[in-house]
Amino acid sequence: MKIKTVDFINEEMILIDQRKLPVEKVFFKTKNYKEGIFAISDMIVRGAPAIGIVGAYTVYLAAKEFENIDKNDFFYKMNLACKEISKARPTAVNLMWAVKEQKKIIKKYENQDISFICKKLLENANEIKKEDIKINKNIGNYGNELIDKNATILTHCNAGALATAGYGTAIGVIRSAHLSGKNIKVFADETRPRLQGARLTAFELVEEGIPATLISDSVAATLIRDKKIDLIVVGADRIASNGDTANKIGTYMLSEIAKKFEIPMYIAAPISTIDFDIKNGKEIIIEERDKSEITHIKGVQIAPKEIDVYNPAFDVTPAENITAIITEKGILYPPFEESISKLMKK
Ligand SMILES: CSC[C@@H](O)[C@@H](O)C(=O)COP(=O)(O)O
Repeated sequence: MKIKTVDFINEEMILIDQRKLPVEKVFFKTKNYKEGIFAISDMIVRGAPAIGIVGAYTVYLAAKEFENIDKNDFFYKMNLACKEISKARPTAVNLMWAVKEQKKIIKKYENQDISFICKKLLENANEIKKEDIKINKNIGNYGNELIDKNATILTHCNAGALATAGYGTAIGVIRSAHLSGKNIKVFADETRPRLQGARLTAFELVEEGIPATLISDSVAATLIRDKKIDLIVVGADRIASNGDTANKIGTYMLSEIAKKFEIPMYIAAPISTIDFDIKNGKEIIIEERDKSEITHIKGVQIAPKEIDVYNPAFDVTPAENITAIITEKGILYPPFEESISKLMKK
């Protein structure tokens, strides 16, 4: 993709404002860690790996802000800042993972000057970003093995370059299949209520020249029943040790339809999306977002103000509905308890 999701130049974090794409290409720039948190919580940046990367840079911005204070105060304030950053969004484990990686750096260099710790935090954030692109390309290559040369693929939400440092996970698989010369076609769900499919996935597919059709979410079942879809590939926000997977709301419904009509349901995600600390999906915190995401479209009210709204941003697809999980280290098949625990030992 031509536009970079996250950049860090001259002490400044630069994000393409994903709330405004594809109509406006506006950049959000900040040197301030509270604004880094805002960028994540307000979804200027979104997508599990991308918010991990921004989380890592935000830890660095916090450290820079506290660079000139007493060392004990620095550790105290950094501890609070890391907690705050981890909580910017609750479901995608990549955010907590990236903050933990930065905390390891603080611990490792605790006896050094604060300026040295800051330098190491920036290096580590840059490394997490660089590594993410390699990871996505590996996911793409493994996933491509599962795609027939004339496949029609359904995807939900945006698990593309915009949700990562570049290339994408689920869209990475699609991109790899396309770039390898396969004659694939894609159906992209618009993905209510934030429309990541319509605004972001459609934008990426058009830019890459991949034949794609945008549909409203409720069309998917009809297409699958009518044998117009060969497989589904989506990303993930958190995968439990047994393979239960949290992803954008609507993924679970797709997985049930995929099971009923016997088409493969693939999850494409980096290993940093696996939460080895939780046994199953019941332990995943599902973010609930503001009611205005449902009652309003682009700021225009469409529902009565008085109506109660339930607006979970994610759902959990049970492991039994998942055909395989595509990671950068290979494809995991059920039983996922076994394949995931083997991966942990690698
Ligand atoms: C590679 S991104 C995978 C997931 O993070 C993606 O599918 C998703 O659900 C994103 O949700 P969002 O609310 O836009 O952050």
